[in-house]
Amino acid sequence: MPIINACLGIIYNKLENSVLLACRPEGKPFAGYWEFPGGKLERDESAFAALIRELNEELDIIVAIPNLSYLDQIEYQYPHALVTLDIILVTAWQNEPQPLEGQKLFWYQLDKDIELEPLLPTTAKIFELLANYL
Ligand SMILES: Nc1nc2c([nH]c(=O)n2[C@H]2C[C@H](O)[C@@H](COP(=O)(O)OP(=O)(O)OP(=O)(O)O)O2)c(=O)[nH]1
Repeated sequence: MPIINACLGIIYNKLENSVLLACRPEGKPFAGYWEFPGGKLERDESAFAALIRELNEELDIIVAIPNLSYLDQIEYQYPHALVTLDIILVTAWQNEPQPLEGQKLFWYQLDKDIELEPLLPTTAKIFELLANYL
């Protein structure tokens, strides 16, 4: 069974108590599902380096290491692969996030009960986990 190592950013607007979600674009597996921005680690790439690269490629934002905190790692078994996800909190960034890959973006307010569907299975799991950190 292949293993995929990926990272994702919890892009947190403390004032609004919201986190940025992205809808997976057409052409990717699970198109239309809401996820946290991020992507696969390249060979020999650290989780922080991968996240900085992915957020720049997908959202045009620039993040610096002092504004990143490593929160946790989760694993999820998909039919085709075991995915490990490094979950990284992003507390400051430069530029307004832009949907550079045609993905929809949504600032999800943590204290409001807004229905957003469908979620990747990991998105629901990560929301539960965030209650410990935010
Ligand atoms: N970005 C992201 N990926 C997630 C989440 N949950 C989850 O299981 N994944 C999985 C899906 C993929 O197997 C992997 C990341 O894949 P991706 O397709 O977004 O990565 P990528 O941009 O590097 O992909 P690619 O187009 O280069 O193939 O992590 C999540 O919340 N965010």
